[in-house]
Amino acid sequence: MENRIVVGGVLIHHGRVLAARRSAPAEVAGRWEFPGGKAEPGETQQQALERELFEELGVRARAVGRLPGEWPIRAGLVLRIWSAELLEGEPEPLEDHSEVRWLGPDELSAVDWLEHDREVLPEVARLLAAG
Ligand SMILES: Nc1nc2c([nH]c(=O)n2[C@H]2C[C@H](O)[C@@H](COP(=O)(O)OP(=O)(O)OP(=O)(O)O)O2)c(=O)[nH]1
Repeated sequence: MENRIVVGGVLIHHGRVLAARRSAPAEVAGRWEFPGGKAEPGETQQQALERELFEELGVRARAVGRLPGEWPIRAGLVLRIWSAELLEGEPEPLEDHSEVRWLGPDELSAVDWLEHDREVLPEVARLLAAG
């Protein structure tokens, strides 16, 4: 069976990146991630990310480009990370998260990231530095 893809979004706005604190399931609750979710059959990764960011945070965003890397989450599920830009709205933890925070370049290590997400931080720092 083909792997199902989870798309996480490095949402950047005014030089900061959005971190979201998961509220469920129990094994990851309280940890911070790049918000996103599973791509539905027939959906591109960009469409999946834009849909998930609207459902979970209430914002309109545009997926910009995929970051290098791919991380197995569990059998049949792999995580890919995309950068995204905020088009409209202020992110709120509507679904799946208990809190959201904008982090500047000096704050990237200030939250307890999920392991895979932590590996992406050097690339996120480069994106923030590049403006
Ligand atoms: N969204 C997201 N999930 C991540 C990240 N890093 C990471 O290990 N995960 C894991 C946590 C979850 O087990 C899984 C993603 O599931 P999800 O709950 O976000 O997906 P979803 O919104 O489509 O969920 P559902 O509709 O199936 O309930 O991937 C990340 O940066 N973003």
